[in-house]
Amino acid sequence: MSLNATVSRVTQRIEQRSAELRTAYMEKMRRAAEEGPRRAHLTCGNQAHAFAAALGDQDALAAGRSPNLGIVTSYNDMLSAHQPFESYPALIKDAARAIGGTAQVAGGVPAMCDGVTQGQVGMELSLFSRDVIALAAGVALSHNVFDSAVYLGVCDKIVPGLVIAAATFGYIPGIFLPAGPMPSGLPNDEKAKVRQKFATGEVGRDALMKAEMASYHSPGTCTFYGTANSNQMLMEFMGLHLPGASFVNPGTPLRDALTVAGAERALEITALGNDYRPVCDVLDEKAFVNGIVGLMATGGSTNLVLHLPAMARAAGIHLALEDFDELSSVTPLMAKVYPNGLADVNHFHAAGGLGYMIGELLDAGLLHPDTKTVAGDGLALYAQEPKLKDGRVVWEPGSRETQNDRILRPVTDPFQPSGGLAQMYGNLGHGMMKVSAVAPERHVIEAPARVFHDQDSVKAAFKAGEFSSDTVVVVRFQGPQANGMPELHGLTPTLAVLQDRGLKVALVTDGRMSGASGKVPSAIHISPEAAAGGPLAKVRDGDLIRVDATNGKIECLAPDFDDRTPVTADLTGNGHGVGRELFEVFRKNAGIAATGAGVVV
Ligand SMILES: O=C(O)C(=O)C[C@H](O)[C@H](O)COP(=O)(O)O
Ligand code: SF4
Repeated sequence: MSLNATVSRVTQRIEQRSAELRTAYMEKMRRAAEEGPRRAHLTCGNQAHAFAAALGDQDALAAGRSPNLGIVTSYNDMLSAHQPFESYPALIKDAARAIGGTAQVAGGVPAMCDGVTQGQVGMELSLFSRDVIALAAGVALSHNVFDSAVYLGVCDKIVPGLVIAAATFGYIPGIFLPAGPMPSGLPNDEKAKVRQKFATGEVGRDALMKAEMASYHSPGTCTFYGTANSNQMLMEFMGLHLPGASFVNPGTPLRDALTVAGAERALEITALGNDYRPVCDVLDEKAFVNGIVGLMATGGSTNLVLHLPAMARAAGIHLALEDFDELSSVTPLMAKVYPNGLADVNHFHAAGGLGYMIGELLDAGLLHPDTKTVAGDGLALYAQEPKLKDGRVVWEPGSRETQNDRILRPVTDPFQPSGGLAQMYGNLGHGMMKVSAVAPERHVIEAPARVFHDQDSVKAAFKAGEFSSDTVVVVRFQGPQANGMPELHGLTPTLAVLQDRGLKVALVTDGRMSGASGKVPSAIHISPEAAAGGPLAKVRDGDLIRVDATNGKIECLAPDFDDRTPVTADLTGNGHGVGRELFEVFRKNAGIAATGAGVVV
């Protein structure tokens, strides 16, 4: 099937829009690559410092003839998804030595667990942590002794931050190594029901704690299709993982074999070999378009609409929201994974997973087939799946039939004809909604506004029984400049209870939601934000608000709305506590949500 006309047109528009930035970026990468192997430019003293602790590898490193692999790791015990990385460096070093190379941990990057900080003050550092991760990875790679790198990261801001760094150091090859999802526990929808019962007082904290720990119960990525697992999808559609690496559970022989294979492949594709694959060649316009198609086809996280523009700019590419809109309009929703459905990513993987989807979308002409990936040339490689043979990974053709059509469907018979994310525009600015997780009859909500300046006030109003009729809950001053644009996912149980009571409810905010948020229609990322004088700051209690994801509109219907003066809020309280003091420079310099709310890119 020839390439879809819209996919082709959007790609050409991105290439034209990015021509100047991309040309300058690629020239920088070419010059850096021309300088040759990194270590050759360091003094003996520099090198001796770099190799001093590398007992057993010092001679090989000093000889400079074999490739040296930099490991950038986001290991910590806070994220269940990153805890498995504790054992990776030793595995990678042994794999490197076994093929005549070397590997060193270049440095670590911070990783915030949005589940630990959800609803807490710490969440106000979350989005900015993406850029901190890019900076920290830059510090690691600036030692300049590496011929390629492996990036150990999975979760929400970590993969985007690492991709920003990998693109900045795009003259060296890079492979992303995942940890894989934890085995399935208490189903996500059952956990959500217990939360709603806790919100109404039907169950106590002990029952809630039991449900939460039955859902999040061991090392590995949480099993809902949120931002972390959307990142994994992205790494396959964009060719930065090995094929089928995303959803193999941690602590299994295949998982370890994939880590070894990733290290070996990273050492094969350096400039010292004959298959040089620098990140700058992998992360081109076609790769980003393929990533956006994957986001829409899987009903992925709204957070990637923030992260992808920032990641792309680091690679010299300008993405615009219209690109997301138009690719969504031609991309069928093929997967139903929580919060879009009842299945989790383990079930999705068993039903055929990403390999099945990539094969289907390639055959339908909805993906660029001719991309350069870390595994080789052509995205068709990612329609394969990894198998374990004699302790090594071999790739075999993936399933070309869905194994469960309640989870995964063919392009010809999708769950929805278009993608999972809808953009909205109007006198309230620009926003978006994850329509794949919201019942179609709730894609258009018109109701009077109740205006709040923080999520706890919404919960207090709920507890006081103040919500007794259809309501659009406006939570403003939650944008990047106000308080770092936290996720307001903690409101989901409260608003879901109101919805289940039969009320028409919607959330409108300049903040974010989690990729795990669903069910309640939420118009998020409203830009420009209230703290920058954006139109949300003009909304008053009682104003009629229309949220229309079907026609892409977000409006306040108050007749005098345009003539109003935006209100301001005292945001000084956001400047201290739980490290917020350190992030004033981020709040002052953050870009707008529509371009990724970046600080470093
Ligand atoms: O996918 C994302 O964007 C997320 O941020 C997921 C968060 O980690 C949630 O907070 C975890 O889900 P809950 O246990 O419902 O809080
Ligand atoms: S998926 Fe979210 S909650 Fe789970 S480990 Fe990652 S950041 Fe934490």
